[in-house]
Order: sequence, then structure tokens, then C-alpha cells
Amino acid sequence: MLSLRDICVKYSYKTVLNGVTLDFEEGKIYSLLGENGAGKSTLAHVLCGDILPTGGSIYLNEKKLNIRNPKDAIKSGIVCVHQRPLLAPSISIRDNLRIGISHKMTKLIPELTKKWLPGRELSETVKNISEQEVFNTSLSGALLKSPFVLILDEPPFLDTQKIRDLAKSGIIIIIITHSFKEAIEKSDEVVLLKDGRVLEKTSAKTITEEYIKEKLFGLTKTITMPDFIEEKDITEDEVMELRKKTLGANSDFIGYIPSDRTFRASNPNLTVFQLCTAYRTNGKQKELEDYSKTLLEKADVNIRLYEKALCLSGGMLQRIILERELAESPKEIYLFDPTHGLDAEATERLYSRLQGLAKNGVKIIIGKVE
Ligand SMILES: Nc1ncnc2c1ncn2[C@@H]1O[C@H](COP(=O)(O)OP(=O)(O)OP(=O)(O)O)[C@@H](O)[C@H]1O
Repeated sequence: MLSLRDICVKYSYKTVLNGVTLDFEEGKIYSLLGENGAGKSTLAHVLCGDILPTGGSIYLNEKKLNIRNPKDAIKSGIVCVHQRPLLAPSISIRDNLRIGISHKMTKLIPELTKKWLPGRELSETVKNISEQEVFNTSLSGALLKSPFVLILDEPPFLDTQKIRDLAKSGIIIIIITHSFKEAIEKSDEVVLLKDGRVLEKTSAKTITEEYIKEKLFGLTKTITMPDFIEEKDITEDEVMELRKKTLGANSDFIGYIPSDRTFRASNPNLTVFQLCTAYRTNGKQKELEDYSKTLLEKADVNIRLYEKALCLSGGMLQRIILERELAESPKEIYLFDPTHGLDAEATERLYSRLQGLAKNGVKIIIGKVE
């Protein structure tokens, strides 16, 4: 049993986790749900030793753990597959899996990859494999460490049967997701996190999507992608080219929401101010700051302007990028996986914004994520 007792994470001006107490039983799958910025990834970072909590304790089978860094977490059997797997694109799958592991672990590579990367040559370079295979390579890398607790932070793909088999082998699996459907289908228990606290922990068998929506956001509507959005067989590189051609040519701004928000639409080392004003190179500092604050208000994001972008949760970053693009009044906007990381409320807000824009003649195109 993994037990969290009164876990707190506080930054100078923000409390992110405010006394999280939870028990996770072995052999079970848990889903962690909550609004953008609720503290889901922070909780994963605490368990994996990336962040030291400001308060609280973690116990594994009643033994208190002292997790000060990722090495300690791995030693305790806690491993995380992060939202954006860190693999070296130009080396092979096999070499990626070999990085930082012992000889004993290397022996597990054939068996694990047979299961998670069926039919794939391990000599293939990572840049040539699909997104799903990239994820499964990272997952295999995590499993090489023979974890007792496996945390999956917004996994893009999960084979229900394989994940159930994995849990049955005695592992605790914690999935962080925004998909209520996935949470209900794939897990045994659903944990709802709100304002840094556990709102509810319930059996997935008895909970419904409507109940979660209502409980977390007070929403009762069903959210679907509006059918006025045109789907087009266009790649992100083609959109970038299109934009390059029109940039500075006194023509209409072409909006673009990339699938890779962390590096294509932003950079972790930018300040939030630089992120907001990427298209606004001219202007007085005060005006630009006011503009940025308005953007953050519209995005409903509470962050200081001179904080680094890496302090934003995934969903918060996506909200700012969306607002930044829409603020330029595009006549045409290309979206690649635009709701990625958005919570249900932000997704609904985006859909209704797009609906309004479409009514006003803005061309909205959904592109294909490769
Ligand atoms: N270094 C930091 N300084 C200040 N605030 C931070 C820092 N790191 C994270 N935060 C804040 O912690 C909060 C929780 O972030 P976290 O990534 O855990 O949220 P989340 O629930 O995973 O959200 P999402 O669904 O958007 O991924 C956010 O408000 C974020 O801005």
C-alpha cells in the first residue's frame, strides 16, 4: 500500500497541494482527475522525487519513505512516465532504453519490448517511430526499473487490457488524465482533486462522467467538437510555411496552435511575459504588461508575469497559447490537437469561442497530428 499523508506543496504566492491524504492499494489502477492547475502533475512530481513537498509524509507498506530526488523514488519503486517523454530522437530505441540502467535491467529489454512494441525493430531510430511507439518506448523504459508504483501523466495511448494485466502483476498504477471516459473505463478508482485537496475517491464502477463534470466544474452539458470545424489533410510544417509567406506581408494573420505547445509554441525558459507578448515586439513596457495581464485573465491563469513558462501546468500553457493566437484576430486558424491538456471547462469555453469566430467568418481548420 502506498499512503500519502497531508502532502503540501506551497510556492511563495501559491498553495498547490493543501494536505493531500490518499491510499493506493497494490494491483489497482487509479485515475487522478482535476481542473487545470489542480496539482495533479505536482503530486506526481512529489512521488517521483522531482519536487520536495513543503509538508506531509509518504509511506510504502507502512514504512516512511524519504524521497529527496528521483534516484530515491526509483529505489523505492516509484517511476513516472511524463507527459512529454524525454527520448533522444536520433538514436535507436534500444540505445534509448539502455541509458542509465544496470546490466540486469538490460536483460529485460527483449521481453518488455516484445509486449509494448510488437513487430518493431529495436535498431530503429526514435525519430522514425510513431507517437504511440514513442510513448510505449518510454513506458518500457519505466517498466525496466520494475516499479511497484507506476505513474502515467496524461498518457496519449493506453491499451486497456495490457494496463490491466500490468496492474494484476501487483503494481499500483496511477493515471493522470482529463478524459472522464478513460478514467472510468481504465481504472478501479477515480480520485477527484480540487484546489489542492482530494474532493472524492470513488469506485470507477459507480461513478459517471456527468457526475464528475458536475462535481469538478458544475457543468452538466456534454461537450463535443463542433461540426463546423473543417478537417484538412495539412501538416504542421505546411502551416508554418504558409505563415512564413504571409508574415510581414501586410496580409491577414494566420493563427496556428501547434501540437507541441512546450517547444513549438513556447519555450520553458521564456518568462510568462515573453510568452504572452511573442507577437508584440513594439510597445511600452507598461502597455505590454497590461496586455499580458488581460491575456492571462482571459485564459483564467493565475501566474506572475516574470515567472518562467515552465512553472505553468500543461493546461495553463495551452490556454495562454490559445488566447495569444486569438488576440491577433486571425481570419484563418489552424489547430493541431487544440484541447490537449485542457480540462472540461476550458474545452467547452474553447468550443464556444470557436463557434463565435466561425459565425463571424473566421476559417477554422483542424490539421492532422503526425
Ligand atoms: N515553480 C513553480 N512556481 C510557482 N508555481 C508553480 C511552480 N510549478 C508549478 N506551479 C503551479 O502549480 C500549479 C499546479 O500545477 P500542476 O502542473 O500540478 O497542475 P495540473 O493539475 O497537473 O494541471 P494540468 O491539468 O493543466 O496539467 C499551477 O498553478 C502551476 O502554475
